[in-house]
Amino acid sequence: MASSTKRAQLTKEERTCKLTPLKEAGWTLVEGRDAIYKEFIFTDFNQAFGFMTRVALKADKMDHHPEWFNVYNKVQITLSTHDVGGLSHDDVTLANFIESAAK
Ligand SMILES: C[C@H](O)[C@H](O)[C@H]1CNC2=NC(N)=NC(=O)C2=N1
Repeated sequence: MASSTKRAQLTKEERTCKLTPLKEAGWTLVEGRDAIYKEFIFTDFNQAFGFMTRVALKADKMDHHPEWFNVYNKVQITLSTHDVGGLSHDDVTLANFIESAAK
């Protein structure tokens, strides 16, 4: 079933091929849970909030929402799939979108 595949936890092989490019882009594995994290710094709040708005619209379309924290020009993002208790394809898709939205 497509929906259960989508929410399935990443396999070992998928972790290697899907997470490696994200780690190279600055994402790190969170200690103590199956999640990824990255901090983004923008020039000011306007840039940071514009970025957050683009991510929010995509996240809601995907029904897959980030855990995030913003102060002024800083946005800290943690991604994990609560429904499966760990990383899924949705986290990879959203992380890749976030990378393009931050540019
Ligand atoms: C009911 C709703 O579809 C689910 O709770 C969605 C909403 N957004 C979500 N976001 C994230 N990050 N993980 C989820 O498992 C998740 N599930």
